[in-house]
Amino acid sequence: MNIEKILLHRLKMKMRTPFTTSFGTQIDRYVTIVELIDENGLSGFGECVAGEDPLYSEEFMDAALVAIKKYFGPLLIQSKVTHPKSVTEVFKPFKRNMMAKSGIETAAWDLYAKQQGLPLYKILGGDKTQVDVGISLGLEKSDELIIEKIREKVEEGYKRIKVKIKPGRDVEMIRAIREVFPDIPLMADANSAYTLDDIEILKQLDEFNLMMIEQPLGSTDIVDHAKLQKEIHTPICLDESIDSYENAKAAIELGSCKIINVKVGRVGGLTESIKIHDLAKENNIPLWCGGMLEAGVGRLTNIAITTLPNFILPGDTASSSRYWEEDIITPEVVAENGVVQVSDKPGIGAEVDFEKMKKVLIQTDEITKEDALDMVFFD
Ligand SMILES: O=C(O)CCC(=O)C1=CC=C[C@@H](O)[C@@H]1C(=O)O
Ligand SMILES: [Mg+2]
Repeated sequence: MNIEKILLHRLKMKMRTPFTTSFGTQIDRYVTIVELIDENGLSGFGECVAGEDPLYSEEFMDAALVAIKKYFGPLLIQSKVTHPKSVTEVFKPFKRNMMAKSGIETAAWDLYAKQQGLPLYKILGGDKTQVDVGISLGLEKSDELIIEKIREKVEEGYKRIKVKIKPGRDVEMIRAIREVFPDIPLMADANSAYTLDDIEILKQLDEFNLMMIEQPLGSTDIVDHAKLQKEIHTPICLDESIDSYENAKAAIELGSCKIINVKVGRVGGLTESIKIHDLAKENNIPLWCGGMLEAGVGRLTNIAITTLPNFILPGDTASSSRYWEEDIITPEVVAENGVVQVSDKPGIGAEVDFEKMKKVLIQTDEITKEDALDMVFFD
């Protein structure tokens, strides 16, 4: 793919509204955009979705940046790969660091698609020209406030509403929501806030006809989730626990979930996402694409993977304007009546707008071919 240079654009973007989960509140989103530049000056873009702090998983942005600069960037330049599907293999000797790997692996897919003059979704094997989207709403201080937010988003046409829950803000909050909206497609995400000791609370949620409950138990667990799924009717969807094809396979075999939320960053990139997609399809496990509060680049990558056939349920690829006053891409992602049109332009399907990006840029780091070729990894 002839990569000459890698730029890491570090951004600080202010969220339009703070986003609260069982583990904390996000006000500013630190984003890293990975830009791979080839010998003809063509650029491919990927987004590293690690959080500022290791709260969702063990990864965090400062560490991901070091990992890209010290290992994955130079390795990719040295590797001389001809197709992005080989990038995961190149990175394999270095363990985990999925979000760091994904930031650069997704950029390689975008660059390759642009080199071929084709849209990324077609290169990935997708065939949808539009995708259904839902919305993920953070915890609010009162039931009235969350009900008001849901009303607004239902009116905007989102095809599925996800609310966050945590101990003390669960059964009664969902009951209050269901009294006002008895029929909307509704789901709850606990971000690992419960244990099997809370089984009676989790059983009570069966009353509310939820589409699924996402990651109720430990963030790396699949064993207790299998026990829980036997005790509740609501389908369990795993998020945090699925970080590879191997543990997706183990979770399916154990019966730990009936649905999987695929996050491209969490599983190390698009190649691993496709492997999980194919496995889930064979096993009749429906998928949806989760979000990590991405800026436009990550959002477009998510839309591309959602065009694969087993992404059956609406994803978290809401409009750019749900998150940002101004996104860094032109045109921005727009969901109309809960549907996003998939762009047919080469690569991710929109331009990174450097004028807009400049307004939120903290710093750009560079990895040159010369520096990369000087580095020795395996003696
Ligand atoms: O809209 C989105 O991008 C999804 C937001 C969302 O639900 C999440 C973002 C980041 C970390 C988690 O809290 C989380 C999730 O668990 O799905
Ligand atoms: Mg989740």
